[in-house]
Amino acid sequence: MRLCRRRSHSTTQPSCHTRCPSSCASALNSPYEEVVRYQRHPQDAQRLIALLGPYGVGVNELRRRLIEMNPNIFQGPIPYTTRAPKGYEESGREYYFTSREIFDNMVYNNRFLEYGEYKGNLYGTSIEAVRDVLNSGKICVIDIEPNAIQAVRTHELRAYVVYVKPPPLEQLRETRQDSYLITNYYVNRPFKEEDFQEMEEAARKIESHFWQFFDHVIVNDNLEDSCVQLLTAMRKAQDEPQWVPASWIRPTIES
Ligand SMILES: Nc1ncnc2c1ncn2[C@@H]1O[C@H](COP(=O)(O)OP(=O)(O)OP(=O)(O)O)[C@@H](O)[C@H]1O
Repeated sequence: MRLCRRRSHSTTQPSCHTRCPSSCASALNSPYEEVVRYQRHPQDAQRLIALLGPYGVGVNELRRRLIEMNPNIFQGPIPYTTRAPKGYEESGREYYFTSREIFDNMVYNNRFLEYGEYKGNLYGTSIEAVRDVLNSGKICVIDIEPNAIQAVRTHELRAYVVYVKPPPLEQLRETRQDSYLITNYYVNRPFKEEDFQEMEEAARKIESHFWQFFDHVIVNDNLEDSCVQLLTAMRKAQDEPQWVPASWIRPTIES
């Protein structure tokens, strides 16, 4: 999905699509939303955790570390793909391998939160795969495009949205000195000054459009500190009362 999204941004052809429920456009355009205080009941499913941020800020690094350090608590959904499995891959483990026909059918039936095309193959995160993780009792952690926020802010998924924000430029340069950026071509390369500028610009745009939907913001300066902050936020999301859209508690047809 990450590479599909990058391609979307580097070409004029959209190759990454997000599900947009009927309430999506109105929620984005409306400055107000009725909210209520919500305390998750221990018997309720865990809330979905959705991480987002500008490219290269560290969303996947944080998500990966969170899951690797606590595999019994956190898990990502298994994505679908139309590409052929590699020798060591098994359907239902790394991916659900499926035909293009079935994938198209799933798109038609609105079963993906996000899907996109990369090098001629389709990739997607299905709502069922997220549901499977939540039903297993684990906390499902996904990374999303900002445009997918409305698709996860639903009565069922009750996403807790964490925005990963870049630190000021000076700290970005300092902390990313030895880090590598994943590019479209499977080649990792050191960060350049223009990457930092682009990250800042993207962050400004995301914040101006979506700030009202963020439940928590992490400034990803020192990586270890950010991991600790993320873990603390995860506990709060599940165990402490949070403001949520009133429609989640009194669901309507649209939610
Ligand atoms: N706080 C940090 N300090 C130093 N390096 C970091 C920090 N956070 C992330 N990185 C490094 O920056 C690089 C990009 O991070 P990551 O791949 O997680 O970005 P991303 O936000 O998921 O973007 P993309 O989806 O485009 O890859 C990785 O090499 C990662 O290890």
